[in-house]
Amino acid sequence: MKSSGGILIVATKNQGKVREFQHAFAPLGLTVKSMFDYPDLPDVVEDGATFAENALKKARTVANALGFPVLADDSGLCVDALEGRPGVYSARYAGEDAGDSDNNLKLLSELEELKQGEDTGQPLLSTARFVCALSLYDPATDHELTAEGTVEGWITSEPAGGGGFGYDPLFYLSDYGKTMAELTLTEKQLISHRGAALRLLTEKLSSRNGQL
Ligand SMILES: O=c1nc[nH]c2c1ncn2[C@H]1C[C@H](O)[C@@H](COP(=O)(O)OP(=O)(O)OP(=O)(O)O)O1
Ligand SMILES: [Mg+2]
Repeated sequence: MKSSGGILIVATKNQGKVREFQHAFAPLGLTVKSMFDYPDLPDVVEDGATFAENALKKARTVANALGFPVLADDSGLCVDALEGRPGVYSARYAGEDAGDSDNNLKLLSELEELKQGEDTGQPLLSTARFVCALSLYDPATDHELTAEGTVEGWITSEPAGGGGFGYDPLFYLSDYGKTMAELTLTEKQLISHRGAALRLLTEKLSSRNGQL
């Protein structure tokens, strides 16, 4: 595989993801670059039906534009009481230009509405899972490798924690008695959907002797 020389390009415009990938790859001596470092890249329309389709589309579009292998992440939150929504629409749940806090507010209001005013005094509103699909694509060979990871938890009506990004303050991990936003980067990597997907991708790559 043509190497970009100690640099790993991740096709993302999400600073929270960039931080997590930097933390994961720094011990391997890799510097992570993102779409913020390449301002002229084309926008990727995330219109796939699955996380894996979207991850591959992001990796392929950016890799073809740059001429280097690229990693991409498509991820989201699937809430059982909402029959799996917002799913692949997680980033634009509250609208095209929605930010994390808009999306979190919309999630809480939709779940509170489902309870139809009944107050159970119970902060845990629904079971849920985070899903992450990672795709690595090499434009020189047209080869790709995709891996998916998940983590199970609960949506809490009591947001907590200042770490992480996205829905992390609302994602309660009952085994830890904390939300995802209360974990350090190292702890999050150990249990998160992204950490699980990264470990699987690394295993797949090493079983192919590093050959994509
Ligand atoms: O670990 C996570 N902790 C909390 N929330 C998370 C996580 N992982 C994904 N999420 C949420 C954020 C966003 O609402 C959506 C991802 O959408 P997704 O399109 O993959 O990412 P994005 O648009 O923010 O950046 P980009 O597409 O440039 O990589 O799921
Ligand atoms: Mg996106």
